[in-house]
Amino acid sequence: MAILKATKLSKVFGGLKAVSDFSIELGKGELIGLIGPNGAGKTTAFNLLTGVYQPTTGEIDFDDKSILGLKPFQITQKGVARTFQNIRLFSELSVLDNVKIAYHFHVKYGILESVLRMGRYHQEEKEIEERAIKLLEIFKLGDKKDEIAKNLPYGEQRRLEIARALAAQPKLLLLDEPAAGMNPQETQQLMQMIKWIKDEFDLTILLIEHDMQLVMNVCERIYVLEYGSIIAQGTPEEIKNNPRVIEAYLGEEVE
Ligand SMILES: Nc1ncnc2c1ncn2[C@@H]1O[C@H](COP(=O)(O)OP(=O)(O)OP(=O)(O)O)[C@@H](O)[C@H]1O
Repeated sequence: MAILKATKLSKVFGGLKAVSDFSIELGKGELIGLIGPNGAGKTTAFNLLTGVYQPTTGEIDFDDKSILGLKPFQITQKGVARTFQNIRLFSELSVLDNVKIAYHFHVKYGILESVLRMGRYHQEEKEIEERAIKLLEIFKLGDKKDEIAKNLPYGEQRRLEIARALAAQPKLLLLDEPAAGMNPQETQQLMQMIKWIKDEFDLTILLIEHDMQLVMNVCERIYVLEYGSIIAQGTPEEIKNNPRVIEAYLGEEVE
């Protein structure tokens, strides 16, 4: 059963069609890759699915209900969380507070309140802190909880961004180049974590990634974008052997 279904989405910026005729269907529990050359429209597609941009045309259903026209925070509340290509943490706050804020957002009391701890929700506060620490431990950031987010090495900031996205308790997680800037060992660890959290938290995951080896190893299905349109979809094996994909994008990278 599909958790997310986007049908014939397009997005025009001025005269440029960044995304056109973009249709995608994500089954519950799938781990799916979205690949394509630079400028193919991958991030724009994420921005459409998460309400950052409104599509020029098309439909988006999440859990069988239209989410068209909803604001990003409303889509997050419905169960779609994401990370960004350029990391967007609360850079001056501690690692722990970055995750706690996302929990507070989910349980709908104010960000300011959560940061300043003025709330009357002491019990919830304690529970949220425990849950946030557990999440940080999963992402091997438990011993960094009191550090200021901006002082973490790049790879750890990326992991923190995923931990924060998970704190919103999503059903669908969209990851925009989660391994960008990581070394091969960090990337390998991250991919194991992504697989693990998918099962542990009962998630569906769609990820944009340039590292082809990684996409092929980790994803069950792959969509390929070129010039804003899906030119192929299938299993890693099918994508590897798809002549149109090889011509458009992959060349010898998948050999
Ligand atoms: N806000 C915007 N205004 C105008 N043009 C935009 C905007 N956002 C994206 N574009 C254009 O839309 C096209 C698709 O961009 P997008 O960032 O979605 O590609 P991408 O596949 O994510 O690329 P990359 O792999 O380099 O991140 C590009 O030509 C880009 O310049």
